[in-house]
Amino acid sequence: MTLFDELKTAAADDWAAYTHHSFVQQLGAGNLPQPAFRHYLIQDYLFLIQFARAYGLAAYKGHSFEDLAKGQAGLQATIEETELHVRLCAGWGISREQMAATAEQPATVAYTRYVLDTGMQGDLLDLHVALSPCVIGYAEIGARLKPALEANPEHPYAEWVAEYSSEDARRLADEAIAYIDQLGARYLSPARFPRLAEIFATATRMEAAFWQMGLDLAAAEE
Ligand SMILES: Cc1ncc(CO)c(N)n1
Repeated sequence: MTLFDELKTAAADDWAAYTHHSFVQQLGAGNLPQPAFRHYLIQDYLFLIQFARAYGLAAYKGHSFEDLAKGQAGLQATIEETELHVRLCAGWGISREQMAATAEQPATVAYTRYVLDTGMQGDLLDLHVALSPCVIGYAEIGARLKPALEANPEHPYAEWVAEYSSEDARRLADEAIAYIDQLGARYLSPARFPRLAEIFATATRMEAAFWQMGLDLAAAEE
């Protein structure tokens, strides 16, 4: 069992609430109201700025060129991920500048600053565990939603599902899983597991809150 699987098993209920959140179910079914998706996507753009910083922090905390390269690769992938956000928002007439000027929601601030603070306080293992529900969870969700895409060529969220079910997304997730194992071999002692499990469960709950924010912002406009 990988360390990631151990963490996921320890946080099974939180993981299910995140990956099977009502936002995700509606997204997959194609009946998620567009305002909910739009609010989510703009907040996610702001989220990714902070996540890119967290990968920069991971590079800073590195001890070898391999660690530095992992941080750099995460930062690079995060910057590239925003092309999806910019493209989809452009389709609705929302510019990059408008996205950047949008106020961060509490759920966005809470999740991103939690990850950054955890990384500042802890070591590379703490930081990569805090980052892991993001990259690995989205690849898991993408893989699960992919068949819905094949069943419906007109799927309204096809581009989003395609992004997170891509081979690139799977590869990044597999690399994150392997790297966490590697960091575990370097730093983990049995006494540390409860703290790591707490970080993982907290970040996972923040992911669920992030989906909920999309639904709540759309509901508040009705
Ligand atoms: C909130 C959130 N979690 C994970 C990902 C995947 O990178 C994302 N873009 N946004």
